[in-house]
Amino acid sequence: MTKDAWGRVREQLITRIGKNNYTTWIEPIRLASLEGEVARFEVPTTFFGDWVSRNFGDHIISHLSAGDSAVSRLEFFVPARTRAPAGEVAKKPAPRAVARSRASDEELPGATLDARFTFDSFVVGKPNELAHAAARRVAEGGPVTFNPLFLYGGVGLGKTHLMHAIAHELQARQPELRVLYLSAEQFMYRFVQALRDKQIMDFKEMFRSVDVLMVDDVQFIAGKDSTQEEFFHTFNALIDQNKQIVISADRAPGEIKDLEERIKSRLQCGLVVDLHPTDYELRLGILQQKAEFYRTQYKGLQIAHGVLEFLAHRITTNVRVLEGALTRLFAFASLVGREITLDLAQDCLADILRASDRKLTIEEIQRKVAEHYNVRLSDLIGPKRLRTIARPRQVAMYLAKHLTPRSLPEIGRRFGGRDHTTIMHGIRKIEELMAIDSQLSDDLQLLRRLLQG
Ligand SMILES: Nc1ncnc2c1ncn2[C@@H]1O[C@H](COP(=O)(O)OP(=O)(O)OP(=O)(O)O)[C@@H](O)[C@H]1O
Repeated sequence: MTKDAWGRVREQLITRIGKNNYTTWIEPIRLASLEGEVARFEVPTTFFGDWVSRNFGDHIISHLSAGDSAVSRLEFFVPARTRAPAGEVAKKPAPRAVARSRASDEELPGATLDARFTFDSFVVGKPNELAHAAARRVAEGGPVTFNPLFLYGGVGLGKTHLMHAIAHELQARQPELRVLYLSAEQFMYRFVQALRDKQIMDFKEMFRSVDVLMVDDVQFIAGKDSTQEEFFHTFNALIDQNKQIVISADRAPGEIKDLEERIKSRLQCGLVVDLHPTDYELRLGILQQKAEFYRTQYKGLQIAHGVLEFLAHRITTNVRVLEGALTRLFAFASLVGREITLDLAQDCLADILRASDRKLTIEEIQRKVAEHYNVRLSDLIGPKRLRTIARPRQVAMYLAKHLTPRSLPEIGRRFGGRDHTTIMHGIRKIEELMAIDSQLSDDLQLLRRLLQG
């Protein structure tokens, strides 16, 4: 077997794994060497190599081993020139570079896009429908209707997925657009590097030349004064030029501590949308979609009725954990060659299921109560004493005491640094009112039900 024979193997792989998989995963890799039983491949990113190894490694080995050579191991490496600089690990590395060039072919210093994060693979449900609709609107291009689009929500709820989907869609519709997606951490890294290399003007020019800027996890720059300052100027310059900006964070602009007020107010100028925690239907929808994908990967693997429903019911933390559970389940079942049954799921996922046993946080309670009474989360936590806010606040304090193991001083800290005696007073007030106010006790029942799933 010579390196030339790799060409023949590639052709065989097309029929074996399908054209789509071939184009996405095999075409971009290069056989660098074939020594003894080891074949070494050059890949664009580490993630890419892992994926190819996990999903197509066996096929590659069996095709490479046909004839007179016996390949038993594959190695994947990222050539030095494409490796991300130290300290700049893209949050979700992936096969396609986001940075698209104009005629000049000049590269933008963006993070890589995950090819799997598209609108097609995003499952829409009640908790994320508004965020999805807004993202779709931005992805259509055309006149900017809201700027910036600010997406926020807890861990693993699909913010990055939606941002990548916007970038993919924009690139497909308008390949000439300069779309730059990067994390706030990368923004800071670039900025510091530009300062160090005395290339700050190039930095400014480059960021001001994009058509669409997307910055993920903006809370990262809170408290980092010079980076905030630079971000603010970049932001203003792009808004002034009517260029679209999309930002994500783990909380609403007003709630990001140590973020300058002027930035907060700028971020609030456009459309601020929340990705709510998943509900049962959304989790089931996501599981069904992923299971469909795995069924094609692991041909012949059966999944018993009720397993997905069981997982959707039990794993409520976030979508990343849910996906991880399903991946592990399919891999395990295919290894042991068994159907995926409820028993198998319980055995194989015992640790995940244990960890997912509902642990309610004070923040979840505050969000739910604020939503229920239609008040702002920042007001619920803040100092306002208006009855319309004070009462929901006391309800949230009461629920925090009854539904979490937190102590009164801990609860006080989460309610804007209030003293534990204030919390105690709030809880007592609700206990007294519940006995005479049926509306309030109905509210509490409903909230308990919603929060405890
Ligand atoms: N509605 C959805 N449909 C399909 N997949 C989803 C959905 N929401 C999240 N996911 C998947 O869950 C995983 C985590 O999502 P993502 O990375 O976008 O979360 P995030 O909100 O950016 O979280 P973090 O704050 O941790 O960065 C991804 O693999 C993503 O594809």
